[in-house]
Amino acid sequence: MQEVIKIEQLTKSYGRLLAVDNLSLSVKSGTVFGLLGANGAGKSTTIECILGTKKADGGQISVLGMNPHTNRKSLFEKVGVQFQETNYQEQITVGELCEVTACLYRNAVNPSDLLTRFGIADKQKSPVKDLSGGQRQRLFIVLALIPNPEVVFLDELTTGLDARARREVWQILSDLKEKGLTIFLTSHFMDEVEALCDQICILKQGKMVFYGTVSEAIKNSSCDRFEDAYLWYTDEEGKNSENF
Ligand SMILES: Nc1ncnc2c1ncn2[C@@H]1O[C@H](COP(=O)(O)OP(=O)(O)OP(=O)(O)O)[C@@H](O)[C@H]1O
Repeated sequence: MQEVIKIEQLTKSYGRLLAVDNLSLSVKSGTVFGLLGANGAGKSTTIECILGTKKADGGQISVLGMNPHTNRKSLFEKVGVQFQETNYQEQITVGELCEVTACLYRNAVNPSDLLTRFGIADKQKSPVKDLSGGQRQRLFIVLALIPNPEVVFLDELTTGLDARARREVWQILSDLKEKGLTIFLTSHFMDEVEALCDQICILKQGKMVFYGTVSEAIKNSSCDRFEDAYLWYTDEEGKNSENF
């Protein structure tokens, strides 16, 4: 299976704060990879370094065989990104924002189909600012998928979505994975991670404390449930991370 993302010894500091510490991981084509960790663990910083929007202090990053800094234009066409907040004109509607986004890409898919799949087709004429939190979150996933990307980055995937919408998003992503999409996500919901992720990496203060599958995470901990195992790996005393 082809390697879509490869990170070797990534390091990034902000002043004296080491936000990502010597992180290495790889993501295979057509799989879902979950980057987990408490608030401030270094997930967004890692994603921004992978995307080339932040410059790493050290290490190697390759996405679809390309360097995110030097091949930015080629990667732009093949990578989708879900933003938590986007700058857009005050009065822009959902339909207009989707159209503007689609214009940026050569292989863009029809936004109407995506809006229908994500249950917000009836909002096409609504200003984006009038959407509810969950509707906005779904719109941002739609925007990430408009380029028809080979790999998509979804940061805090379903934060703000109701229970049914979460299940629907999981199903859509599973279908897209079956069609070959590679998905790199962050999430604070362990049921979501269990439902979607083939491989996970747990970060604690910028350092990897677990890398493998969900079942391996449970097996290598002293817990029976994944959420308990996750908390065990990320505990504050540091007593469980000595093996990594
Ligand atoms: N631009 C910045 N300048 C200084 N410190 C920063 C900056 N961006 C992030 N940090 C710090 O780096 C650390 C990692 O932050 P990061 O946003 O990567 O964490 P995260 O795992 O994505 O957190 P969350 O789950 O809250 O989104 C945190 O301690 C944060 O305060």
